[in-house]
Amino acid sequence: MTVIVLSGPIGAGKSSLTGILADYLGTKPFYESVDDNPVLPLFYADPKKYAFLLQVYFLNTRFHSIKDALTEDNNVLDRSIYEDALFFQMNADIGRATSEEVDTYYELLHNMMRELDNMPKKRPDLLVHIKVSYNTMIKRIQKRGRPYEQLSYDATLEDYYKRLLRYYKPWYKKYNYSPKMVIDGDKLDFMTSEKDRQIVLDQIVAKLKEMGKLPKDWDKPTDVKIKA
Ligand SMILES: Nc1ncnc2c1ncn2[C@@H]1O[C@H](COP(=O)(O)OP(=O)(O)OP(=O)(O)O)[C@@H](O)[C@H]1O
Ligand SMILES: Nc1nc(=O)c2ncn([C@H]3C[C@H](O)[C@@H](CO)O3)c2[nH]1
Repeated sequence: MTVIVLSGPIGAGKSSLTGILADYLGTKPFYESVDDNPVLPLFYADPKKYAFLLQVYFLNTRFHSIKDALTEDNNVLDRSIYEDALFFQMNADIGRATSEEVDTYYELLHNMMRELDNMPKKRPDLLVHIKVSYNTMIKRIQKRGRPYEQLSYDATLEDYYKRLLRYYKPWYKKYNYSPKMVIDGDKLDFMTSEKDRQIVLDQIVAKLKEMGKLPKDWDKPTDVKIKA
């Protein structure tokens, strides 16, 4: 069983690349709960009130995905559980959680992490991190068009997004649950450029081969059509 997780800030392209990669490798994609998430719009409308609830919601749905993913042979997940604390810590640092909520959240997270340690697959095999600049992130957020994520909805989101990018740097550096690699999301437009998409896929396949997770002579099955 091979488990690949994607990481990266909001709008970096994780869901898009999850679909492309799963298609290419012939595995199953697992997506973060966003459009069916009833707490996300509440959070963006009143972050202080809903930060804790949103975090618990994400932790719960992510835990479900991880358990479902473990029933499949190979799979790709569009965000790692290891990023949850990054979001929560950032929100706590800007005063959106009480000390009781912080304590409860971390206790719950550690409890869940211990559960993961008892599962047949304790860690992902590879983390693929999509790195983007602030400008790219904003362009993608606009392109996708979720109303509550737009700067026109709440001007303070500019600070929130810039802060998020700052938190991601040390997070990626410290991440050591599995081998990891970075995709340059500013340079590689894997949604509209076929050439860029192939470059990204080649980089990931090369890494999987280097790790022994794909045979050295593995080639894309001929009947696979890469969808953007
Ligand atoms: N490399 C890319 N080049 C061009 N457009 C991209 C690229 N990656 C993503 N996009 C576009 O940017 C938008 C956001 O992408 P996507 O939803 O995959 O991001 P995400 O990282 O999953 O975001 P979130 O963290 O909010 O779930 C989409 O409209 C997608 O088509
Ligand atoms: N506060 C908060 N904590 C999380 O753990 C978390 N994970 C994702 N998100 C937000 C970012 C995008 O708007 C949207 C899709 O990724 O959901 C989060 N927000």
